[in-house]
Amino acid sequence: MSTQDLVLIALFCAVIVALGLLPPVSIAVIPVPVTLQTLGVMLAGAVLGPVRGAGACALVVLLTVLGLPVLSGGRGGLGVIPGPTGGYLLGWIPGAFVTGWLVKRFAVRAGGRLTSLAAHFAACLVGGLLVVYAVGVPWTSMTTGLGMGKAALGAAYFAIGDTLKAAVAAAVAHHVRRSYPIEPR
Ligand SMILES: O=C(O)CCCC[C@@H]1SC[C@@H]2NC(=O)N[C@@H]21
Repeated sequence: MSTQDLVLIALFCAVIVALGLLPPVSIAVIPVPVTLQTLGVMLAGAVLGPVRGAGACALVVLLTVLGLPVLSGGRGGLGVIPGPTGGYLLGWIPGAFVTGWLVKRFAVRAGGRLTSLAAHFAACLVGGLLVVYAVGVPWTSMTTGLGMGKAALGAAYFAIGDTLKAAVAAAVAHHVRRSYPIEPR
């Protein structure tokens, strides 16, 4: 891993934390907020690729468990993990990894110069929604005692906003890559 890799990981960790400055929005169904931080998770995977994207998210998780107020609403601490949002937070790591892997495999050719917007969008949907929800939904169900149906209904609420975030992340990654080819790694 190079110094540039570490700088990019730290930069996208900072982007995710900065997006947490926007206040979380509560939904009625489950005690998990809508947050813009998922946009940063998809951006990290789509722009940086699997290893560095997952690294940026892992750094956010590390700062969280160390007690720093890096999550939306200024939250942090080890207690987040066994709580209702803990699965979603941990799911950001494989979510960014899968987003980046799909971008690397299907969206980018010729060292980053040829890139597909549609493939970036599909990668963000699969990694940023499906993978994150696959960890988050059962975790919320187990930690709250709510049934899987209710936990999944919460995710259905998130899916509307997260699809828009996937579109934004895909457009940004696609355009960044055209003007400044970063090979996904
Ligand atoms: O702040 C936390 O403790 C983690 C928040 C997790 C929020 C999840 S991530 C996927 C889904 N989309 C959202 O906007 N919110 C939830």
